[in-house]
Amino acid sequence: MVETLHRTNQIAPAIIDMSAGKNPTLNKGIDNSHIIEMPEGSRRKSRMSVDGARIIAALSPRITVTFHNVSKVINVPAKMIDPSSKERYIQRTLLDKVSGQIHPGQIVALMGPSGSGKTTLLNTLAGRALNGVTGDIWFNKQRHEKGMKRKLAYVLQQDLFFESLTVKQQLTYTALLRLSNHLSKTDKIARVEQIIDQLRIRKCANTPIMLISGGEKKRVNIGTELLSNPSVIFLDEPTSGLDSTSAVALIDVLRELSNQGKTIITSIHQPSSQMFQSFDQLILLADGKTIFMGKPSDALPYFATMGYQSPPQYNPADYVMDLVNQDVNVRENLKEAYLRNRITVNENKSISQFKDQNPPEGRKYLTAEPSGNESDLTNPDNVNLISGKDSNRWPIGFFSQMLILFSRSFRLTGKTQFTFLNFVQALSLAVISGLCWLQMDFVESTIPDRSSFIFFIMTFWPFQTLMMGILSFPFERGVIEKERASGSYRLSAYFIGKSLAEAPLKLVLPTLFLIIAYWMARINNNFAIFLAIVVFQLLSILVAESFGLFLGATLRNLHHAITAATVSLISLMLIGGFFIQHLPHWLGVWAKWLSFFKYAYSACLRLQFMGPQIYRCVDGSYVDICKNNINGTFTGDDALRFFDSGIDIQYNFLVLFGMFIVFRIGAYFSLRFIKNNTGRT
Ligand SMILES: Nc1ncnc2c1ncn2[C@@H]1O[C@H](COP(=O)(O)OP(=O)(O)OP(=O)(O)O)[C@@H](O)[C@H]1O
Repeated sequence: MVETLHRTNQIAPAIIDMSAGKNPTLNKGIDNSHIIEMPEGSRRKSRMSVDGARIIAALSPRITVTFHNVSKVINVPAKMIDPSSKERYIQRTLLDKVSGQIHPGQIVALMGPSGSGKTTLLNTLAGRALNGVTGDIWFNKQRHEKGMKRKLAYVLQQDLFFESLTVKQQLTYTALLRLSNHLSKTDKIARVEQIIDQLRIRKCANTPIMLISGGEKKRVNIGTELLSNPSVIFLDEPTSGLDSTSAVALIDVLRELSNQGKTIITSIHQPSSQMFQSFDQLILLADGKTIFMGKPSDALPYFATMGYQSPPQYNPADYVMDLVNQDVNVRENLKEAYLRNRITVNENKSISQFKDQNPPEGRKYLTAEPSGNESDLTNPDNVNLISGKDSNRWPIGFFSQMLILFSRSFRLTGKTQFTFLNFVQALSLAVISGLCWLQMDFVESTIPDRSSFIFFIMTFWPFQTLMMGILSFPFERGVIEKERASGSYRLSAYFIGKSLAEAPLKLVLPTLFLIIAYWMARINNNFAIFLAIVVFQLLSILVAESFGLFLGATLRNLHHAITAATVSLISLMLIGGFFIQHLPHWLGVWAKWLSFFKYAYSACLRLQFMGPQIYRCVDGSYVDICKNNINGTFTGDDALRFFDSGIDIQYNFLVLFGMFIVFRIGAYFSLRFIKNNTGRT
């Protein structure tokens, strides 16, 4: 087994690498599957089949990242920079001809003042936000392609998760989604166990993420990205917000990973002296330009050649940051000095041959930049990075994605829907409503009250669900975008899975409410009519939710979405004719038919007066037939004439159903095509 792994020349998965020096024990497990046992030292035995271990290992060839003259220029709306500007756009250079080479086994630190371009460089190297980017980036000898996504992990600065999931649930869902179906489910779970051990998060494995510490959260964030055993790991300020002990522990984890042959590049703020020295290479940026690239221990001697001497006993990282944070002139000096001093790989070879020819003094402290020639590119593992199985854009098929995302949404929605407070709210409102309309007699005077009961139930729950629908995507978007950026699943699989999982759960409380309130109020004794009213109530809730999802997905600013919802809800109620019987003709002709409240309300009004129920006349105020016959009776049809509504129940159902579909599809397309308008790189 060990031989096989060596022959494939891939980085072994954590379980095997962790055993470096101690041979992993090969076991024949239950069910005839070959199992590797974790070596001593891990708190729990993780078991993965030999085939599984081989597949995981093959996911991670050693990769050298080479970038040459990478620049990024964007057009910023001129008014954002200068409100009095007459121009439409101003060009802004975020990266200016940055070059470098990072080898497997190295941890490279990216430092620089805030706004110097660290995140932009990380994004660019990781193949994200490539608009306005020029220059060359190679992974071994290949350029970035979509199929390469899973070889590159990106640990974002924010730890974005569904925080009500436990650590293990988070990792398991990710493993099921991101690991290909060539691995069995058992192996995927075994991989989760490995990562839990490797990142030392066993103690919080069953704790909801919202309750774990910042350092643990960061490790879960890294663990999530490590599940697919990537070759290159980009990290954006992984230590920010951590205390020094957690930060050191995190860097130790990164060192373990680099020892496994992974290529690591991380931006970092204010590392301790010890941490600073532990990096293999330092790239220092200022205003999008390189001002130093070399060993961290060479940074101070390099700046000293220009007369910038660090005081003794000073943390070199702090000194370097103080230097680049000084006034513009110092930064300009440093930028020019780097241009004078920098060398390419080729020049470096000739310099070493002619050491005496007096090159600029700082040169010897710098790491050579690649020149952009083919000869600069190294390919330690001569494998095609997007060949064979990996060339599939998605790790698992559409239906598997949908089922997993369905299960996750079901779990998450269940947790938010079925809270004690939500039950208290639904039940108490049901009882209060029931008491208000308690046991109405079937008499003429209750006709307005019966209609207002229908109005109440057809507005209260749709209002509430619409507002929840608006919040749905804004809260999930960050996590979804992160997961999609690493090529985990199709948006359509997420959308369908979420819709199928959430809809039934969101209907439970309204149904409970209606069962109580309806029978307390005694709307119509016919059970079939009750069921039909329930169907319309639930359909109107689904339409409202779809409308909310549509607004939330289209207007990416939450305040805008809530304002739009309030305006449209009130308008739809006004033009639905609930408050005004006689709308101006030009408005009434078409506008009232836009109101989805109108369809559900009209249909339920019709339903409630259907059936053989006989009503008693009182004073003839509402029903014509009672005008001169106060002791007589009338039917539901006579009552309906009071509302002047020519209603076709099936038609109303179809229109509502159509609205449900149209708003859902609209929400999907908005989610798919409306990009983040913050324009962040
Ligand atoms: N879409 C954009 N429009 C305008 N400016 C942008 C855009 N994206 C990035 N920038 C600017 O580019 C510069 C580099 O940003 P970047 O986030 O890469 O810096 P950074 O070094 O990572 O900063 P920090 O350490 O604060 O995270 C900043 O000045 C930022 O304001």
